[in-house]
Amino acid sequence: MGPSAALEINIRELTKAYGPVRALDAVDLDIRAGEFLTLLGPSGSGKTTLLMALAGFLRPDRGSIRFGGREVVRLAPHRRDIGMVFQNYALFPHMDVAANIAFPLKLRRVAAADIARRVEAALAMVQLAGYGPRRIDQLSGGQRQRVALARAIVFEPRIVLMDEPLSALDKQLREAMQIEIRQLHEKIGSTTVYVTHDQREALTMSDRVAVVNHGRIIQIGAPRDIYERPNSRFVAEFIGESSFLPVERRDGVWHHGGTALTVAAEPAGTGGHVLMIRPERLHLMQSGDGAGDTAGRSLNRFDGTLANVVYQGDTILMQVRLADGTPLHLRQTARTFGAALPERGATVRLGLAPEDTVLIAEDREGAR
Ligand SMILES: Nc1ncnc2c1ncn2[C@@H]1O[C@H](COP(=O)(O)OP(=O)(O)OP(=O)(O)O)[C@@H](O)[C@H]1O
Repeated sequence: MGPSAALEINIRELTKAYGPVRALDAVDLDIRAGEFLTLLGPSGSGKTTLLMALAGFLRPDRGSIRFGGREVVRLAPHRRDIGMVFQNYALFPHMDVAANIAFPLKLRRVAAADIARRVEAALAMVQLAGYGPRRIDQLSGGQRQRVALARAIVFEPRIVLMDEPLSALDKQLREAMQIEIRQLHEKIGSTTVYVTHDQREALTMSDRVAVVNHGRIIQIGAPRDIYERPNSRFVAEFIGESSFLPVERRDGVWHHGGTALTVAAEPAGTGGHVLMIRPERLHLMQSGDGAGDTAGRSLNRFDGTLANVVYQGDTILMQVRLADGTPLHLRQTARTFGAALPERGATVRLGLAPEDTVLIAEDREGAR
């Protein structure tokens, strides 16, 4: 299937309440044809509810869902032609691998000769060529998940929904499967909606990420936008590590305490702001350093004391306490330091480039 066959999804004012809980709170969302979109959010934020509404297993209280312009909100699940993969595999244990994958084709009354050919092609696509006669209980977790994927895509659905399909797998397999699913998506080109609460998984796999909380979409954007330009403290805290410094604007200049800051861009809106700092963006400056970094840029500087140094293999995490007591995290690749790590209690100076300053509204949007 080429991307041209994929369908756009348009969601308007989708609402579902369970008593006082708004699982979906008037959600508007447009998913492009052929896009890999991930719904990311904490437990109970409404991700599964939204996916179930797309699949047709859940009738919303109100709102509209269109697939390629066609209203489907009242359409039964089997008439939506969606491929689905859920976390607990739900393969048929009494059938072999080939029969599991053939199942959606039989439902659609595909001719037997075609079924055999398409099952083989789907198996090859998920790197399980030759596994057709195996029983499900003779497969590893990762292989079962691949069978579930093959079954979801064998009938060339124009929309694929996946709900935490990798959560039962160990870390290594999960990371390998993330790349595989992404590559499979590029081959088959269907519009894919993926649910996870794992932020790294979302950043790894997606064209765009929709951050969900309390039944609402807090921010939607490419992984890099979401990580580097979070629109709220909630998103900044949920994705990646960050420290927050209190700041105030005096005489047209942002300050942290007595220190004037050079910022790359003024934040939108008024009200209280904080300076968000990603730990890997901070430079540990040496005592002989001037005001700039190696590229000669002038850096914002912060002085403090090392409260803790944690060796974590690939990186070293340093917990710094600024003079006013504000904690700040700094992360550097371990090889930066050679044999000697900086010692706890040492006085340190940290540098932050203006383009790495992100001012975000203090209001805890979505965190209510
Ligand atoms: N059948 C139900 N009856 C009552 N409340 C429900 C029901 N299904 C979901 N909820 C509530 O709706 C909200 C959203 O649930 P949902 O399962 O969509 O969250 P989620 O983001 O998928 O969470 P998780 O990551 O834990 O799976 C939660 O507060 C949940 O308790």
